[in-house]
Amino acid sequence: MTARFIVTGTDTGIGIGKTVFSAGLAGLLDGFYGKPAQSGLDGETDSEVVARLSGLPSGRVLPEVYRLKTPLSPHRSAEIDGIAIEAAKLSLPELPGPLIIEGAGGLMVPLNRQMKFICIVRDWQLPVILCARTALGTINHTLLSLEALRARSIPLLGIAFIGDEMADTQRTIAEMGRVRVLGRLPRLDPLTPFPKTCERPSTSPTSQRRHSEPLRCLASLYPACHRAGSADDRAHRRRLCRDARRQALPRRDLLLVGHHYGHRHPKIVEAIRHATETVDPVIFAGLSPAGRAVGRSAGRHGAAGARLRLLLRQRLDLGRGRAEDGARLSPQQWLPALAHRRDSAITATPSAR
Ligand SMILES: Nc1ncnc2c1ncn2[C@@H]1O[C@H](COP(=O)(O)OP(=O)(O)OP(=O)(O)O)[C@@H](O)[C@H]1O
Ligand SMILES: C[C@H](N)[C@@H](CCCCCC(=O)O)NC(=O)O
Ligand SMILES: [Mg+2]
Repeated sequence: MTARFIVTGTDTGIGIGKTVFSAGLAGLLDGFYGKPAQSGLDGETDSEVVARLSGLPSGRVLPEVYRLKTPLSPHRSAEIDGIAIEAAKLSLPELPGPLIIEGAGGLMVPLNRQMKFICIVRDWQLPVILCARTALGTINHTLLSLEALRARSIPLLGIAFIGDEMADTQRTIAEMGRVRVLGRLPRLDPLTPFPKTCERPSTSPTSQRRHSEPLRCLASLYPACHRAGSADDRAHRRRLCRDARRQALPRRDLLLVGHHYGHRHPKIVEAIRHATETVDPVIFAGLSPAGRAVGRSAGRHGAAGARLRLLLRQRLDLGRGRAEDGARLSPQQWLPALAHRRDSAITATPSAR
């Protein structure tokens, strides 16, 4: 199976540029492009723009599953056309090359009255590239979109900025959003087709200088995209999928060690150790010296260590709010439960659905 990516954005239309970016990326990867639901058929559709700008041979731009006439949110546009958008029809094709899938608008856009685009993205479990403009207002939109992705354990490849350089804005998003920046596509004037890539772009800064400006910006995506298609990342996605399913289970199947179980009293360390051996999954939801002590010692003991490291990795994907929810319980409440009951659970809120 080759790499597949979701290109989404913090918003729609002018100022984001998901379609322009997707054209560059699909061309760069010599891949395929698909827009499952297109709302608005006057003028060029997104697929037609990609066909024009990407330089890809015909046949690499897939037909849209839903072509809706009115340029509105897809759920409304579908209603106007008398069509119901169904999740089952939005399955992903297996193709002989990388596939870029573009969503309509942002993550929370409804596809029908029950289902948002992000629900489909969560089911697909493909790495997301979040396009964010660099102009004023983007910090808020981008951090909110990141929270929504993380709350659902959706794998994120990184952010692609679009627009003129705004150094502090980009840095603030990278730092506060704890997110990898893949690159920045500037405003291209004129907006002409991306240059054809006869060979793969180099990632070395010296060779990159030989690339034209748009290609240079996209070149930084190239290694990240290739890693995302590798076996490692597929295994990571499978784990995320499994963990997301488990988080949705009833409370007693999940232990959440909150960030305030922090002091390293031997009894607390022992209780956490005991719990991690009997309850699976355990999520360390905050910086806990006690949790770290357990993690370190388990790391020296084979299989348990591997499990714990995985769980510690998941900690990074949890939003702060949920860590705090878990931490509302005091050690007095949960220590006795841990000490005496197999499969006891100290609670977390179920993952966002
Ligand atoms: N990098 C860019 N350089 C120049 N113009 C751009 C760039 N990105 C976007 N634009 C302009 O903004 C318009 C909207 O961009 P685009 O269609 O890519 O947005 P979108 O995020 O895909 O919107 P939608 O949610 O409707 O799919 C483009 O038609 C183009 O005129
Ligand atoms: C009409 C737009 N261009 C776009 C749909 C954007 C929906 C935005 C809904 C919203 O957030 O209010 N359609 C599309 O990408 O096919
Ligand atoms: Mg678009």
